[in-house]
Amino acid sequence: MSMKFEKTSLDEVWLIKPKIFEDDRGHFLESFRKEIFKEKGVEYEFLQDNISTSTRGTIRGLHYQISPFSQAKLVMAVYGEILDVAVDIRKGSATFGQYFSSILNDTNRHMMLVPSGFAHGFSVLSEKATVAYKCDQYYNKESERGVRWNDPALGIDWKTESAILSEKDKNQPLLKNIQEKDLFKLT
Ligand SMILES: Cc1cn([C@H]2C[C@H](O)[C@@H](COP(=O)(O)OP(=O)(O)O[C@H]3O[C@@H](C)C(=O)[C@@H](O)[C@H]3O)O2)c(=O)[nH]c1=O
Repeated sequence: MSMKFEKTSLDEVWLIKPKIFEDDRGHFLESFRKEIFKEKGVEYEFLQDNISTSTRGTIRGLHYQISPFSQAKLVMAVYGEILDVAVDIRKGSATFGQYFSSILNDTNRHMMLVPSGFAHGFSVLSEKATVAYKCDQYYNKESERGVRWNDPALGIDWKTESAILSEKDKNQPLLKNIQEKDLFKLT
């Protein structure tokens, strides 16, 4: 098995730990293998790959797209270190409003699978970090939504002293002010 799938405190959010092969040159790993994800019942057809680079103290998020452009994301830090965060925003879920966070870096090579129904964000803990993620739906500007990174109802510990944010992210709504039509429903 070239990667280990670990359940998290949030149903459907997975922490994936690839097998790392080290030698004198450095290391090698398989970062995605469709058949292994399928064995775990995690079947996505990824349509878009994204890369962003950010400086220490940057927080990107919390972001999601609403239906029919909702996205599952497979996230990894190809360079540097981030705290990756997923928040359950599925109305009717036992863990609605709860978050799971984990450190992803270029040494542990851990990945987070953030399914549709969750808002996603990360903070940058190293001088610079390059994050790459696969998405199973295309970017659609009109479907973009967000939740405020420092919403007290979420109480996320971003493990950073500063918060470098986009203008958009400074003004995201609190979870309690988001209309039901702009969230997900657990059926
Ligand atoms: C996300 C995205 C942005 N863009 C453009 C829009 C904008 O001009 C520029 C920067 O976009 P943003 O400020 O939204 O980038 P960013 O804040 O990095 O947004 C990303 O944050 C992380 C946490 C996620 O989970 C992603 O899904 C995505 O929302 O790139 C695309 O063309 N395609 C895309 O898929």
